[in-house]
Amino acid sequence: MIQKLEDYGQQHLLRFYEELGKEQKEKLLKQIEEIDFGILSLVKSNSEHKKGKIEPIEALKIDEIAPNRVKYYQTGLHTIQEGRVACVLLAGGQGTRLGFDKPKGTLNVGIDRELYLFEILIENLMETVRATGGTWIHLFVMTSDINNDDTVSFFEENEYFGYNRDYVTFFIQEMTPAVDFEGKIYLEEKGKIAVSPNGNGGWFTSLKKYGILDRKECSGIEWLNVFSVDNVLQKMADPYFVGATVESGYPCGSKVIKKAYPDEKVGVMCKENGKPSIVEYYELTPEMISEKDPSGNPAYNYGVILNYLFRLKDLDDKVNKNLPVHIVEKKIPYIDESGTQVRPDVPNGYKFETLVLDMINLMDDCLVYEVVREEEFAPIKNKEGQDSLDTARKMLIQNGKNI
Ligand SMILES: CC(=O)N[C@H]1[C@@H](OP(=O)(O)OP(=O)(O)OC[C@H]2O[C@@H](n3ccc(=O)[nH]c3=O)[C@H](O)[C@@H]2O)O[C@H](CO)[C@@H](O)[C@@H]1O
Repeated sequence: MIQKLEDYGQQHLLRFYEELGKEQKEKLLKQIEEIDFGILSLVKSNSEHKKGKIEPIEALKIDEIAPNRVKYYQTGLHTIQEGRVACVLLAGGQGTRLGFDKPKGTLNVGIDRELYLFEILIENLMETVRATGGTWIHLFVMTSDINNDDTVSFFEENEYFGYNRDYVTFFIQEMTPAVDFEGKIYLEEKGKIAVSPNGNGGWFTSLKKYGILDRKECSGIEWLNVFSVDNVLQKMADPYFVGATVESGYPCGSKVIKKAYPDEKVGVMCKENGKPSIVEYYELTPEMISEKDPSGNPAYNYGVILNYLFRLKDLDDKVNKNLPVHIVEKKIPYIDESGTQVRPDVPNGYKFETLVLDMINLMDDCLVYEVVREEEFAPIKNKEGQDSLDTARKMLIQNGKNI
């Protein structure tokens, strides 16, 4: 192990080793053993994935969807009734911007009654279950080491909000180390490496690792609907979207909305080297933000709401190890050489993440499916202002929900 640490210039991780108790020592060594040190070379070589040629893309627009709604609905419902669609809820994130240190899904959104984010999602999924006449849909919930126990016990305490628990499976995503700007891994405590969830692109490999899709009762699944935890209007296994994607013959689909303002924090749908692709908001260039189409409207105006449908066999063929790794600047709490705790106010290093949105460009094509923002997108990201609990509550009320 010492050799391994020397090879990667990380000997400092054992700086406090002799001060540790037996159990702490073992834990630290286990952490070191599990770390994928190969990822660290990305910092030194600055070899972060570079995008190809980016161009605007057209969507299947709301008014183009309208004449085919009945057809899409029937195809979608039929596909779901046959057990060919499962849902993947991405709930491994940390909710840092919201300043809420429990799992985001346990946030109470109600005003006159208790109504939790997880509960809203389950209620929305139940709508589809009812529409199918009672076909339960598998729901796979991705958590992380940080929030798994709290998430599972929350579902248990609330009796799965009336959902059939046999159809709910939790799985834990992997963690990656946090490093300083030189690529040296931070210690969070004397015997603990600073790690964080490996980004929401980790879902497919973690799902596979758990063998969930290999279970007999999952053998009919052909499509996976992947979505985020924080959108109170999130529609899951939406028959219209499922039907439109199946009918399109494409291996995946992505729900998009028209962006509300140029710097809205949503990934932007575009073409990369001629194929559908998404540029995450923090990687948008000023040119992409300001570019106009021939009629003077923003050229890159379709934002993703993080609701994707993937055909399983294409994921199997294409994803594996091909996802690019994003190096993201973050504020990382750590202990310095003297063993003192430091909580930085400004970014002091990098975390490594893979992103679900990068899976779109790995697929051969994608249905870009426009939805009505007011009916499908009300995320809770911030404490106040835009995309906050307040704005989400307003949108729920506007949609006739009793909260
Ligand atoms: C990378 C990504 O998809 N970004 C999307 C995300 O931005 P946003 O910045 O909100 O992305 P977040 O990192 O907060 O995470 C989105 C979702 O992924 C989950 N998560 C995140 C990190 C992780 O390691 N594990 C994990 O499960 C979170 O719990 C959440 O459900 O939502 C926006 C819509 O609201 C989209 O326009 C963005 O393109």
